[in-house]
Amino acid sequence: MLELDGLTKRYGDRLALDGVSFAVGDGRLTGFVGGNGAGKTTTMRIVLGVLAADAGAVRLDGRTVTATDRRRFGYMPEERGLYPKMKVLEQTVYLARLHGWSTAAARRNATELLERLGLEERLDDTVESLSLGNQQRAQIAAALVHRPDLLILDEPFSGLDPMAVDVVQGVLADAAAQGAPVLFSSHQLDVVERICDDLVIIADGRIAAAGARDALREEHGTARWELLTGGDAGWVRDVPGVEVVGFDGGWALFEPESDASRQAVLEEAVRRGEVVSFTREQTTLAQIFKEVVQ
Ligand SMILES: Nc1ncnc2c1ncn2[C@@H]1O[C@H](COP(=O)(O)OP(=O)(O)OP(=O)(O)O)[C@@H](O)[C@H]1O
Repeated sequence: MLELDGLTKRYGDRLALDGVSFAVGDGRLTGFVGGNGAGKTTTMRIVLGVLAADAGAVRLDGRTVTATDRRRFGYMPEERGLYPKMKVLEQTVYLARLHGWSTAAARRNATELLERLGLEERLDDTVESLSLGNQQRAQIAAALVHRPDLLILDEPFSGLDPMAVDVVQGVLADAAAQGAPVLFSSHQLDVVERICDDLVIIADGRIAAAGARDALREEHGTARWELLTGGDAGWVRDVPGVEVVGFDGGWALFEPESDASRQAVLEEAVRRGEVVSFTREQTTLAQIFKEVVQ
């Protein structure tokens, strides 16, 4: 488990991180979200050791992270760092070799990963000749080719089409399934919401919320319910103890004042005919984000 404990960082007068603490569990895909300038990149750079914190600690499995531990980390930086004129496969193999892999094993890993990421026809092309989305895939291969024990990725999904998002998600989920803690930042809340196990929300250098995605959804959930029927759902307004907050034909969004009034809506819907669905309103990450960041 990776633990960040009370990280503080100043750039001159600007307090970029103010006591940032959270954990990234083994095998957990952890989404790191926050507005522009909230402190995500600064936090990741401190974990990687490319930036020193003014205070606080980074621990791996209970002890302070060392340079040797960091050699086993995989990092995809915000400023993409591949050599533009080097060929995709050659470069990926080279990076694995730097981490001590034999040429044959590095080549095997690199080829397998690049193929998985959909770059099998671009192996001998230079990085600069690739589209931005394909450069992004190559960058992800570069972060993963040495089979790291832990992954830190700054915006791995930016610029990817929906198919590529799914492929990259699969690659990261596999790394997590091997037991690696995976921390990735993203502004694409819908993507984060779909794929992460855990969530960390940062605002102005402070952690605004952190925990399992489903627990956060539950914690920030509304008390609203949605009914979808085959007919007109206007009658819901007349059910005692129910406030209708949204209505459109057969659909009604309502807030019951008790379990009994909620149940009364369902019973009446069943009595009247076809119930298509009856569910508690799902809280989105965007809603949680707005709530905790304000
Ligand atoms: N080298 C630097 N010198 C001065 N201030 C900096 C430096 N790097 C970052 N900052 C400031 O620190 C704060 C946090 O920046 P950081 O890049 O960590 O945010 P972020 O969450 O990654 O933002 P974004 O989503 O826009 O990439 C911002 O106010 C930023 O302007």
